Amino acid sequence: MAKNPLRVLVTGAAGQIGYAIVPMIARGVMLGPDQPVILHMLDIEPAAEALNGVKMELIDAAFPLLKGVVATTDVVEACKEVNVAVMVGGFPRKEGMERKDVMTKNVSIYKKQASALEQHAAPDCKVLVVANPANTNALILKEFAPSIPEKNITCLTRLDHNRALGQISERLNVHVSDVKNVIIWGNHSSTQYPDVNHAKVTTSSGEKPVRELVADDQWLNTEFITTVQQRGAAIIKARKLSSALSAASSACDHIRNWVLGTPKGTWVSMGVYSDGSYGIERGLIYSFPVTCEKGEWSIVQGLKIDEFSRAKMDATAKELIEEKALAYSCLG
Ligand SMILES: NC(=O)C1=CN([C@@H]2O[C@H](COP(=O)(O)OP(=O)(O)OC[C@H]3O[C@@H](n4cnc5c(N)ncnc54)[C@H](O)[C@@H]3O)[C@@H](O)[C@H]2O)C=CC1
Ligand SMILES: O=C([O-])CC(=O)C(=O)O
Repeated sequence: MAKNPLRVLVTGAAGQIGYAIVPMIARGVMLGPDQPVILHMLDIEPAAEALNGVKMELIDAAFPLLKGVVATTDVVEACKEVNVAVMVGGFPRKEGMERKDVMTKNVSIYKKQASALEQHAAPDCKVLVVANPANTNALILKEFAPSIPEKNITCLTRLDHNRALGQISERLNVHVSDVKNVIIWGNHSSTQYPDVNHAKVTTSSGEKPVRELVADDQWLNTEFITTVQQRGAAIIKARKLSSALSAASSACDHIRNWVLGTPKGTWVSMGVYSDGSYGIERGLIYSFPVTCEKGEWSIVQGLKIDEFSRAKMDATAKELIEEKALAYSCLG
């Protein structure tokens, strides 16, 4: 029997990531090839005409799974009964800026949109915050939408996770789908810690640790980490615009794994509400390794953390604590 359509909200839908992600959602990349969708697209008044242009293109593309399109500048109409909310709306950073430099503009958006989601979205709506500073925007959204379960509010660090897989695959000259279980700890910022200590590569003679195959701890502990941490900035420098194709694709990966599950033996990185696991202060939105089953994520427990990792995990937690204070000072 055909499934009922799910309503997917994309805020900032007239922007770059919006333009890349809506066709992916309409093609089933986010929720599966048998899941019909109704797209809700929100943007602000100055972008209303462009948003309508995106709606026209969605109609013209005649996607079989797309059962309806709502294109609006009204946040209440946009949030109505949505099952999934991908929060992209906001301002991207430019060359030379850190992601927290867009804090003032963006956190106030997330405070406002929190109540619209709380009041109008489906009760079990899954929320993914993409706009920067992603962890702190998600935290503000969570704190100003207290009735949305904390398990339902996440932020995107899957792009960093995928970047780390990509770097290992390039280095070892293996296919990216044969690399798994890297971890992004912490903030989606230049303090994030991409950790390969538990990562594996599938080879013709079984799974092998990434550290053993790379056999260059110096590279793994320095250049690999900074390349992943700085990849967003490198894309901005090259494109003069921030990552959009890869951000859209990773956002689809995040929601697909959350809703449909992670493959057995594989984890992914998600920015989630910390329950104190690995000694990370409760109540931060922090990126952890997670597995997903039946629409719920769980933090992977029991991984051995060495001194090098501990220091890096704590440094990125410290930045999140500072960002939280800064966000509240911006909100006044
Ligand atoms: N977490 C991650 O991995 C990544 C996050 N980002 C972030 O995603 C965000 C969007 O990036 P782009 O699409 O490149 O930017 P963009 O500027 O092309 O699009 C953003 C859209 O948001 C709209 N917008 C602004 N205020 C809004 C509001 N109150 N409600 C609804 N829409 C609103 C703008 O009109 C614009 O159309 C930025 O904050 C960027 O830094 C970008 C790449 C990766
Ligand atoms: O770097 C930026 O500002 C955009 C972003 O978050 C990323 O590409 O990771």
